[in-house]
Amino acid sequence: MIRYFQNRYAMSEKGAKDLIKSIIWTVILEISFMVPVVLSFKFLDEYMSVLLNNSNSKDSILYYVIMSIAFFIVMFVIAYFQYNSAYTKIYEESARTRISLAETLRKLPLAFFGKKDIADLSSTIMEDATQIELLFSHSVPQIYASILTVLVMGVLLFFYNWKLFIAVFWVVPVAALVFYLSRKFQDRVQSKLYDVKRDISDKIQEGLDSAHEIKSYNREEAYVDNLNSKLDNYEKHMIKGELLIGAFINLSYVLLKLGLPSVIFYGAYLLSTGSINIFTYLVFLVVSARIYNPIMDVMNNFALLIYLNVRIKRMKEMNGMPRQDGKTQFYPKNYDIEFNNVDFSYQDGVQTLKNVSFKAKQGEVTALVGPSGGGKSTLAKLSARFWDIDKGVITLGGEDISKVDPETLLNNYSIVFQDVTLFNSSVIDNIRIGKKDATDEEVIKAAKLARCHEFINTLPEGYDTLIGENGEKLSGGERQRISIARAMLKDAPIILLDEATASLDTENESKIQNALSELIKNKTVLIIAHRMRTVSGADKIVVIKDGSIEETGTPSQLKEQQGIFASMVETQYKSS
Ligand SMILES: Nc1ncnc2c1ncn2[C@@H]1O[C@H](COP(=O)(O)OP(=O)(O)OP(=O)(O)O)[C@@H](O)[C@H]1O
Repeated sequence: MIRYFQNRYAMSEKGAKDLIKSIIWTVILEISFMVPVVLSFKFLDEYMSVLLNNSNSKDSILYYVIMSIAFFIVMFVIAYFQYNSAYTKIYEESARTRISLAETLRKLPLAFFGKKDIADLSSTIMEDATQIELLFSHSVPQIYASILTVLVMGVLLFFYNWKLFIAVFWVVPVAALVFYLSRKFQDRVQSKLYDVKRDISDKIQEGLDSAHEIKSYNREEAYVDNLNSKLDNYEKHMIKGELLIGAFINLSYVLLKLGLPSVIFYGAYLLSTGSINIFTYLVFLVVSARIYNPIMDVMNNFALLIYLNVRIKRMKEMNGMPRQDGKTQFYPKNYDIEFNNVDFSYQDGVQTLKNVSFKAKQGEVTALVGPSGGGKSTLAKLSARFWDIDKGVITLGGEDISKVDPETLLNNYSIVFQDVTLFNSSVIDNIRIGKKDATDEEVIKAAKLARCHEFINTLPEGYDTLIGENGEKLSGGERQRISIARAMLKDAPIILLDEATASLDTENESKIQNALSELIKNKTVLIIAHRMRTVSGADKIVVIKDGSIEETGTPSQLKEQQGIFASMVETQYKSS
């Protein structure tokens, strides 16, 4: 039972146990609501007989008053436990779910966090988890409890009078059948609606991320038109979904309501033939006026359960994403990076890297060159386990990096990529990301080495200046130098550089080249560069084209070979 709930609703063991408790308390509460009706009947029955027999029995009334007070207290206690189990415990479970999702996020491959996925992931953690929390506190225990209550009442009524039991309950399977038939259909509608909604979140996120581009290319109108059409589509699906689900629910309600006239007419008939007495007739009338409410509750909440299914499916999907684990103690004997017959693809069927083998030695600069889209960045990212590969092995100091915890592994890397991410905080904090416990002096030293110090001093508040969302107040070259300063500060044994000096002017570039040559001494350096001047001092060149390695060797060897590298060098010198 606990396992069932765990699997069904992607819950922890504690969460499943709490849910079961909550259901039991809700059943007790529902049944306890019926007790006052029974008590009133009993009271009326006895009181009437007192009146009819003309006997004077005040004790009897006192007895009922005491019973009522006692029962009131019992109901209060039951309601307290029910509330506690349905709300407090469910919120605790919800907190656990969020923590576990966040933990999954921490373990996802780094490169997983593409723009699209961020909107999707944050909506799963915040929105989906909130919806699930609401459904679990308000609806799920209620549904199970209502089903159990109706079952218990059904059994009692069946043994009381089976003929009237049929009059009360014949409508239930008919209404349930309508629901069952519509279920698959509703599932599809909800799934579609959810996809359309995610599509809109992605579009909005994309708009926020590329606001500059949209404005500078005059694409605002096109963007808004596109978003509007997506919103219209959402509205269309929403209305269609609501109308259809509403129609099914109402049809089931109407069918259920036929139960009451059945009891009235059939009961009256049985009464007239003397098969039942007036008391039985009244009991069934009262019960049939009440019993359809929990059944309607179930039906009402059933649509919500379908909605919940879609969200839980998404949650399970996220839990099932490829987590990256590994050992947290990692002391390689050296920092050579080696690729052995590596295959990799971002999507099934599109192979990005094919049978790649090469070695980037410690103390050497290995330059990755080749035509755009050939796979250079992918290769650099794989060397830091941004993704896990499909075939082959990548080693660091002879150890397979797929067996090492990504966070532990990354301690050994300083990465300077083209797309620098800066945070809306001070310059000093942005550089300190390289080494959290660095002193101000260390930060300034790194900034000087990366040729940042001069421009930082010209900012209004120097190192304490806030640099805006993703460093919008800085130029491209300044942003890149900040990211180089971070790498300098981190001073890790492996350096990954992706066109690190691309947006620098010649003067700054040569200054940074000098600083970089200091930084990379005795380190493993993997550099991606389009400009041949940048790689002429490399120890080794690896030429990648269409995901395969075409040439490897020293710059002079490759120039002699007269292959791709030689022609790239020639083309660039001609054009410059
Ligand atoms: N996150 C991703 N998801 C799917 N495909 C990707 C992803 N990143 C890159 N690709 C694809 O993988 C191939 C190699 O891309 P990669 O960025 O590694 O090439 P590159 O040689 O570094 O190119 P460039 O010199 O233009 O930066 C390209 O076809 C690219 O479209």
